Amino acid sequence: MTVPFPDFPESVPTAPLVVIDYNLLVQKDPEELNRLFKASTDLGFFYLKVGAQLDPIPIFTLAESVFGQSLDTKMKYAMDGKNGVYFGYKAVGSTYTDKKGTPDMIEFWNIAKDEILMQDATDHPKPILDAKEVLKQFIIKSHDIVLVILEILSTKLGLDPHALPDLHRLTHPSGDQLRLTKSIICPFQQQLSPHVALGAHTDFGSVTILFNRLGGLQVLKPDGEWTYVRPLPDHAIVNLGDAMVKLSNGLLKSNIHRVVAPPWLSVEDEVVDRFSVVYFSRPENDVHMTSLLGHGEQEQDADHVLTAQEWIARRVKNFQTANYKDETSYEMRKGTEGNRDDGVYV
Ligand SMILES: O=C(O)CCC(=O)C(=O)O
Ligand SMILES: [Fe+2]
Repeated sequence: MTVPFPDFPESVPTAPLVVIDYNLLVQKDPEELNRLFKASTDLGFFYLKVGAQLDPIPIFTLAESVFGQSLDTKMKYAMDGKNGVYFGYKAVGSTYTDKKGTPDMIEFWNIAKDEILMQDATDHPKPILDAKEVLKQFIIKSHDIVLVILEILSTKLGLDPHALPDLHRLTHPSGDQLRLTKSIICPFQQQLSPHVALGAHTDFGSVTILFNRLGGLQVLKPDGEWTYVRPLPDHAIVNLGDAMVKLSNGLLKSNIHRVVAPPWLSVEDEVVDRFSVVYFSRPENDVHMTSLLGHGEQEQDADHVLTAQEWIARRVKNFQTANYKDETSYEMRKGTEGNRDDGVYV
């Protein structure tokens, strides 16, 4: 697929994310390691220059055929989000984007790392089964990158270098998933205020590696302003999730973000299909979501510390349109961003 990277209008401010070079991280370049730690404790979002080492193009191509199946076929694989299950197909509108319970405008397909790597992955539609080897290679490489980042973060936090990697072993059961997303962006929707495809959220897990081509991802700056993240060729957009906040007792940051219409879209444009390819790493299922640095919740109330698996299920349930009751539902779906002022939420 040859989707170009569109030009963003000069007038649109974009997030000044730090660019980290993956090769320099592998070489343990001291300056690059410092820059990674600063980005992780600052906004929790950065670009990672990966070049051909992690090529999302075959996965974008797969996403087209996966979402091109009939809705009936896709619904055969519908995830049971109401009960906290987060693998399989998520139809448009099944989660909500704001306090009022407005439905999302995005489809997902969450593919479990464990199924692709460790078992005969039979419970998938043909396009996914046919691409199993490509998926496997992409997942393994993404996970490698995550482990490199986690080792650096462990060291910088003053922990054993293996402390975080040991909670994210490739072959141990976890909620890790490769997510394909598709949203249909219509020009007129841009004029709504604003068209929100995926509502404001923090990621649940550890390190997220994201590729999108068209833009539309926004991060919430500390001053409460939303700012677009411009996709760059050869670069992934990487962000940290709530598990990193919990495990580091708040030193590492998991920022609020959302997906809206890309800023370059004008009313004359045709409707566009927006795809993204996202690898979510999460702590192994039985890891407790509490600080490795001491002074965490565990010391205060060990019985109430959730495992990573419980944390994901709780958050997934609270995001479902089917579980939405009123504004208090929106409060309950929050992750570690709860310490922010209420005013900044959409
Ligand atoms: O599609 C994107 O650009 C971001 C998707 C995202 O934030 C998510 O799936 O958690
Ligand atoms: Fe996200």
